[in-house]
Amino acid sequence: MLRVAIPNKGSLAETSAEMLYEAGYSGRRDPRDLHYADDRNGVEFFYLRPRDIATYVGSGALDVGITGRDLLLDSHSEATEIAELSFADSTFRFAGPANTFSDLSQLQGKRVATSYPGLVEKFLASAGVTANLVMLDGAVESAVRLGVADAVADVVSTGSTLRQAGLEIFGPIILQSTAVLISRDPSIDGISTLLRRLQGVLVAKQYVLMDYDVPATLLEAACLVAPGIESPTVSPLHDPEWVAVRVMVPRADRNDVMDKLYDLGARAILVSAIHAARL
Ligand SMILES: Nc1ncnc2c1ncn2[C@@H]1O[C@H](COP(=O)(O)OP(=O)(O)OP(=O)(O)O)[C@@H](O)[C@H]1O
Ligand SMILES: O=P(O)(O)OC[C@H]1O[C@H](OP(=O)(O)OP(=O)(O)O)[C@H](O)[C@@H]1O
Ligand SMILES: [Mg+2]
Repeated sequence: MLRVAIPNKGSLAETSAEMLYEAGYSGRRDPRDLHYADDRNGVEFFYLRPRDIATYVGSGALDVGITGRDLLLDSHSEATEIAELSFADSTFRFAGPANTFSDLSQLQGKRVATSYPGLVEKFLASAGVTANLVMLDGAVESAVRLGVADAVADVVSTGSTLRQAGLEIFGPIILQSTAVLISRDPSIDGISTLLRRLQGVLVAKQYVLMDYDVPATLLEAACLVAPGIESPTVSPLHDPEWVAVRVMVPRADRNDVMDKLYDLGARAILVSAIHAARL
């Protein structure tokens, strides 16, 4: 059985479970269960704190896991990233009271609160800055107001937590993070199937199918607007002067592509969802 670590709580947990479900795996029914065996798919799931997943997978105790890139890099794990899963996107930034810091070098000798000391230490060392790290478990943004730190280094998504705490980001981006699949040995039996299934879910989320009819004389121009992944499928229509085309289009571009195809002369442009895919 392939032994898979998945987040039991926090920002990564719900989407991880949803992606695995979409990929055809079954999972725990009780949110307090820490282990579930999906015998039909030959996979065992271990529900763990996201921060600990790099440790379990890096030690080889578990074969593969889902965690955040920031958590992986904060750990001293031997696991490496084998795929981006494109959710829980965030940036990791320094922030301080408004109009106080403008440059990283101003952190020299200052107290910086964070839950990611490994990540921050490495970044500051590479910039030649020595600061005193204050290790906190969470709600790091409150550390400045409460007087235990001069600045923070934390996960930023919308920025609203920082704003509410009266903080402003400064200095370079420490890291762009996203959910990732990690392993110490990607050649382990079963990982490639899991990866292909998860990639199928990503394709289904990120692409739509577009069908349209176009005069045969405009086919080449239409294929330039929407070239698809390999090449569009072209089928004859009863009217020999027209053809039907089917092509995959990035979901985010679908309206723009429909407008361009319509302006070009395509008609009956239809968009439908992809439920599963293997590319
Ligand atoms: N607001 C957010 N938006 C997007 N991603 C986030 C957000 N907060 C945390 N993450 C990401 O989730 C992962 C953190 O896992 P963690 O368990 O700390 O989640 P959490 O949501 O902060 O949970 P907790 O409730 O324990 O604080 C990291 O990869 C981090 O970048
Ligand atoms: O930029 P925003 O959209 O406001 O999101 C960022 C905040 O979300 C996370 O906090 P979480 O809710 O996980 O609490 P925590 O600080 O206790 O981990 C993260 O640690 C930031 O504090
Ligand atoms: Mg958190």
